[in-house]
Amino acid sequence: MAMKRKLDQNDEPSPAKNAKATTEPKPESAKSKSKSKSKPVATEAAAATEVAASEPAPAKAPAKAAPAPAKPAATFAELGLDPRLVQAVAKQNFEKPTLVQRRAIPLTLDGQDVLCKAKTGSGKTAAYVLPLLSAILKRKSTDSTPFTAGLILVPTRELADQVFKAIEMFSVFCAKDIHIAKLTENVSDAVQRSLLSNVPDIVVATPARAWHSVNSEALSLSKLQHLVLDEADLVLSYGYNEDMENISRSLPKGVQTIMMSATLSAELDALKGILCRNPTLLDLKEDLGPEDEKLTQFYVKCGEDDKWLISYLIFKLQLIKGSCLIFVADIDRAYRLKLFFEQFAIRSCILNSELPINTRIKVVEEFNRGLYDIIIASDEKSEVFNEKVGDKEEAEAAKTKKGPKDEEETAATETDAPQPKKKRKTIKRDEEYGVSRGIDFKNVAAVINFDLPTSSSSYVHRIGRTARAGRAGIALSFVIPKELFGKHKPTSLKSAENDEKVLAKIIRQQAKVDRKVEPYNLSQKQMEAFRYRMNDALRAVTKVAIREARTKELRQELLKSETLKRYFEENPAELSHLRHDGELGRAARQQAHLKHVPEYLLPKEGKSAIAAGSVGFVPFKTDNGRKKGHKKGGKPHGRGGFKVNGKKRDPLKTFRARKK
Ligand SMILES: Nc1ncnc2c1ncn2[C@@H]1O[C@H](COP(=O)(O)OP(=O)(O)OP(=O)(O)O)[C@@H](O)[C@H]1O
Repeated sequence: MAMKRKLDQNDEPSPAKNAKATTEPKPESAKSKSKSKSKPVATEAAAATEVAASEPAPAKAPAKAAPAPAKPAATFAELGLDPRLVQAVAKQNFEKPTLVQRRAIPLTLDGQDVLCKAKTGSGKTAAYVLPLLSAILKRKSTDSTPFTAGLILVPTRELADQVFKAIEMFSVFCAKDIHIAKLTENVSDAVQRSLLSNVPDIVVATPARAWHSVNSEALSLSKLQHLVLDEADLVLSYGYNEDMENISRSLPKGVQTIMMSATLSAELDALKGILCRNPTLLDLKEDLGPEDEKLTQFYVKCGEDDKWLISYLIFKLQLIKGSCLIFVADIDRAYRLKLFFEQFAIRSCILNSELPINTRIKVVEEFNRGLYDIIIASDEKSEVFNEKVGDKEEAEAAKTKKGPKDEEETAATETDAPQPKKKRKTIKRDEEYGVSRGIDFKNVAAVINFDLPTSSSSYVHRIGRTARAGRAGIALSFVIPKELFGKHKPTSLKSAENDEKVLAKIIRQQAKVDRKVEPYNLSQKQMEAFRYRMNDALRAVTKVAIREARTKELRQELLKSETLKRYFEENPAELSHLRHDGELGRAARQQAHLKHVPEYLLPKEGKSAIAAGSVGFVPFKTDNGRKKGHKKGGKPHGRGGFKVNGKKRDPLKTFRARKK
């Protein structure tokens, strides 16, 4: 990317910086440079390491590493935030600031440019939203001139929605003083203009939407004070170049820039000098002992068809308990897995770029409310991202995988009929879709890489959907050994040819942060008894069935999101029934006998004999500390049922499902 906007040291300091210098107490970081060995928060047991980037920022100002504060703030109140924000944080039951919040908030309040790398789920959103709000509130207390002071750029619409909600949440006690706008919908210029006409203090947008608004003069950045790039490496990479270039040219001098990500790439190093003045680098590593590590990572080396067998066993025998997020390589594969699961009465729902944005957001919300247990997500965004920024080897692997012909071939069984190709092309994918980046799935017990991603950074973001905010979680990845690649044509996936190389990278990268990725041993012998059932189910899920399921769901969702939107807003339970009712099941041949596991198939020692290790059980707790599916002092009621009109309902077992 060749962005032209360069700031030199003569740039005026941002207003936030001025304000800081005059009225706020000096942040802890500035008071002392000596390192403390104290561990302020027991759960975090955190120690920060600051690493200066190899490249200096342009124009004489070298990038600087942030000194570790001698006495880090232990509470939100000590961070110097507006009291109304501290109150809002307390309302969220955030007891203490996380490491990234303790380190980034004082720097941001001080008006500094910050480049921050902190692990997934560590609370980066609050780390930039809170000081941003605080600075705006402070300025508005003396100067009420309306202008857009903050622009938050995110790579996907899902993330924009999430950040927007986070700002609403944190500004709950100062809502009348803070106006926010989210620019992600494909709305007409007129609607957009009216959205921006009351001059929001903060705009959350994808780069494309932000530039569109600036270009059409609906949004003015002439007085902008703070620019935030969440998932900065992605925002500054593929697909956004032109928009970012244009936006950077529209920025006034002295804008404070905050960049956040769990993975900072070489691109970011190069670009930080263009958007930042003299950035402070925060490379934060939660220094946990092995006993504190809440994420357990496993891989299974297996044949191509074994993935399906093991997944069937894991979910049918509930070897992993709690909510799961399954990542697959593409949309067809997601529907294939869903239909395969339906053969065994295992309910799941789908997330992909074809679904309308409202549906996607709703799926995440419902999952977070515990309405269902399994999401199958096609991680298209990160795959494309890898093509652009990954190393050559990875890029090639991803490209090979993307070939439409291969996609066709791998998604079909030998019994499939020829397919009309026209329809496929008419389905529009959302370029601004993404689930592995930044989305705050709550209480995910396990992330399963059904298809291994093609890069280690994509792996980091995917597994980062579990073990968030100090919770426990497991990540399980299927890896196809080279010698088994291409041996089961119907389920073969091109990118899997490089699985072992990618795994080696992942293991190396995780070792750098003191994490292990260990083999997950399954008893091959015990699994064999289930193989014929797996094959039966796989055969039923033909290419025709996949295609039908895909278009059917799309049609349904479009119908819901447009005509019936208001009705379903008033009757959310009905929507959930419709969506997760196994309606796709009609697409594939149904085989009633597969829905149950006969006793004789199970090993004498019980289902635990299949999973050799102790990985099988992931205790899963809800926010209030109770195990999911357990009433307080009562009996468990299965898969997380919920109450509708006083009656317990399981969204995954509705009248339609029972009819089968
Ligand atoms: N101080 C805190 N105390 C308790 N929970 C917190 C705190 N800060 C953030 N959280 C919660 O932690 C979760 C993860 O936060 P957030 O989404 O900001 O992480 P992130 O670092 O941006 O992750 P990612 O890299 O995946 O984008 C959220 O559910 C958030 O509400």
